[in-house]
Amino acid sequence: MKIKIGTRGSKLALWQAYYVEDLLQKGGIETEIILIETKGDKILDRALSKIGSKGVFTEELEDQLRSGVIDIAVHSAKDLQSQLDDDFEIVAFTQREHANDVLVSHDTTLSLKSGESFTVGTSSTRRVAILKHFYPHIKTVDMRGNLQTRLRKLEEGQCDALLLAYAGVHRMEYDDKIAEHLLLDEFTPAVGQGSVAIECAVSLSAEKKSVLKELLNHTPTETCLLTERAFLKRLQGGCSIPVFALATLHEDSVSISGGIVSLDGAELIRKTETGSAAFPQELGISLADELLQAGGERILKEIRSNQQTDQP
Ligand SMILES: NCc1[nH]cc(CCC(=O)O)c1CC(=O)O
Repeated sequence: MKIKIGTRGSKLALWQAYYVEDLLQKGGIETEIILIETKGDKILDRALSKIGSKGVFTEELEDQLRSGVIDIAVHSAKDLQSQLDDDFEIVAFTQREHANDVLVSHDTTLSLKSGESFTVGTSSTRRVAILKHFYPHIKTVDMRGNLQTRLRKLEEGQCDALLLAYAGVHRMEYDDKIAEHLLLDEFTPAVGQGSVAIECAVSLSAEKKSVLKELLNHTPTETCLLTERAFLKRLQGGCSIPVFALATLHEDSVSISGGIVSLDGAELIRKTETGSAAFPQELGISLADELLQAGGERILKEIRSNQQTDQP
C-alpha cells in the first residue's frame, strides 16, 4: 500500500508532512509527498481576516483530495476549518505538542509581565485582542507570512517580539529565541493548536482509512480536538475570529475552557465545562451555547460587522 501525502510547501508544513511520513513508514507503509500551494501562501500582503477566513490554506489541498492526486492532506489542526464539506473527513489527529503560545525575541529578557512597553508582531486577531485585554501597554503590528518570514521581519526590527505557537517554534528549532511561555488561562490557544490533522476524502478506501487511523491517530488528542472543534463550529468561528478553547482529558472526563474576546480587548468572556469523554461534541456545543448566552452572541455580531466594513 502507498499513501500519497499532500502538503503546503512552508517549512512548518513540510515538518508536519515528514512527521506523518515517518509514522507511516515505521508502520511499513510506502509514501510519497506532493507539494501544493494555497491561496494563503500566495497572498501575503493582506491580513488573513481580509482574504476571507474559510479554506485559505486548505482549498487547493481539498481539490487534489477530491481528484485522487493525493490520499491525505496534512494540516496544522488549527488551520483546518471546523466545518468541512460533506465529501471530506478528518481521519486522524496526531499527538498534540504543548498547546501554549510563546513570546519570541532576540532579547530573551523581554516579558509581557514586566510592564515595560514594546512592540509585538502578530496577525492573529485572538492574540491582538488578548494582548489588549491583559497587557494594554503592549503595541501590536500586523505580521503575516510563514515563521521564517516573521522571524526575518523581527530581525529587521519591524517589531521587538513575536507572539507564536510554541509548537511551531519548537518544530522549527527556534527554542533559543523563546523569551516567555505565556499562560494558558490568559493566552488560551486557538482551537486545535499543536496537533496535526489528517484529512481525506470520504471516498478513500476503508483499508487505507483504517491504516491511517491506526498509525497516525492519538486517541486522547482526538477526544480533545473533537470537543474544541464542535465548540468552534457552533460559534461558526473561522481563524479570523478571536475565539479560543483548550480541552484536556483526565481519565474518562474532558474539561474544556473557552471563550471570546472583543477586538478592542475590552470584553473577554470565558466559560469552563466538564463532561464525559464519550460525548466530546456534545460538550463542545454545550460550552458554545453557554458562551453565546452569556454575551458571546453580541460580541460575535460586533466582530462580524466590524470585519465586513473592513473589507478592501
Ligand atoms: N496560523 C499559522 C500557524 N498554524 C499552525 C501554527 C503553529 C503550529 C501549530 O499550532 O500546530 C502556526 C503559527 C503560529 O500560530 O504561531
